[in-house]
Amino acid sequence: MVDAMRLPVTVLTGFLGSGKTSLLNQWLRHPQVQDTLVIVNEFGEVGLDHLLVAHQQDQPMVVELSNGCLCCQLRSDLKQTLKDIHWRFSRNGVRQFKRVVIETSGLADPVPILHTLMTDAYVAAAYQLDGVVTVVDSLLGLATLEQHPEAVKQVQMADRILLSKTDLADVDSPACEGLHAELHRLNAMAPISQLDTALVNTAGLGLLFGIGVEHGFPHWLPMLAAPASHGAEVTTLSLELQQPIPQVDFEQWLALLRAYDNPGLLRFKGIFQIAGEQSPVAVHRVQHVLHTPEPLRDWQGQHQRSQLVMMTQSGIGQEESQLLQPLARFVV
Ligand SMILES: Nc1nc2c(ncn2[C@@H]2O[C@H](COP(=O)(O)OP(=O)(O)OP(=O)(O)O)[C@@H](O)[C@H]2O)c(=O)[nH]1
Repeated sequence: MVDAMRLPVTVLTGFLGSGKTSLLNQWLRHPQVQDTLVIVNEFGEVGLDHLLVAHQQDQPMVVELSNGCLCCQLRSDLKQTLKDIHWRFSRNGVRQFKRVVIETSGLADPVPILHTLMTDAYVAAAYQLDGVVTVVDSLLGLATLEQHPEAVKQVQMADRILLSKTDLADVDSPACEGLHAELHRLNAMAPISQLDTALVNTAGLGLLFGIGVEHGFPHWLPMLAAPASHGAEVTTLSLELQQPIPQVDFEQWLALLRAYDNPGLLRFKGIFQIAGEQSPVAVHRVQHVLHTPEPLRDWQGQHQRSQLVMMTQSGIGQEESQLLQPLARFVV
């Protein structure tokens, strides 16, 4: 039975660059879910996801929690946010949202987040956990599970597993079959769905919402007692460019980013201001894969400056500096 007094919360997780924000953006376009408030958490000092989510909606309800993981440094911030949003997002005393999605950072352990939702007296009285949805990259998922314990935990805690980037991977290949087997080994309880575009529609909304896990006995309940676990240290570097970049310099630098072969680079994301262009362009590299740059609709009221975030496992050394060097003249 749904408790109408408590707002449903979906925890959307998945490793760095797996496709959480892209998925959310597609679903938030549906009229049925426009009354969703999104809390986005980013590991780096500067968060870009609130801009990437917001650019899809006319009246975005997005709260950004950056510079740490919700599972450790920002736990009390999450509690406070869940308390504040009731009045922050009210108009004439009427709350403007009916459900909440928490998009975790790609490095988050979902356990402490669930702990906060289910054990803090105020939070548990006002919210009910709808379910944990974990996005797994079809192309990089298997290697990521081998190398990153955070990704394993995210899969183990899932009530639903959604496979992204099925357009980039051969879903019948042994690698994809291996990924399916590994996901099943780690979590036999969570149904696995391939996220082709057919599912990201109204019928597919049930993959993200209405899971109702708290009304049953979540298979991960015994794991709530486990301490938060992070794998290897990750260094983040954020950069803001003061000057717009001419198209030709942008293309040249993109070629450098495409060719860069340091496996220590886990994630790069940037929103670029191109000289002479009104709208920004988003650039994503996930491990060694550079995705096609995406033009965004607008700047959502933000100052129009390029912002970049880089996450590495090898620190920021000479190689990383060389990669960023061509952008240096646009910093001042
Ligand atoms: N071709 C293709 N690209 C995708 C798909 N899903 C996501 N991407 C691309 O993958 C890149 C990363 O996607 P995001 O949605 O930013 O991933 P994320 O999980 O939110 O990333 P973090 O917040 O850094 O953890 C972007 O360039 C997306 O356009 C997909 O199904 N197919």
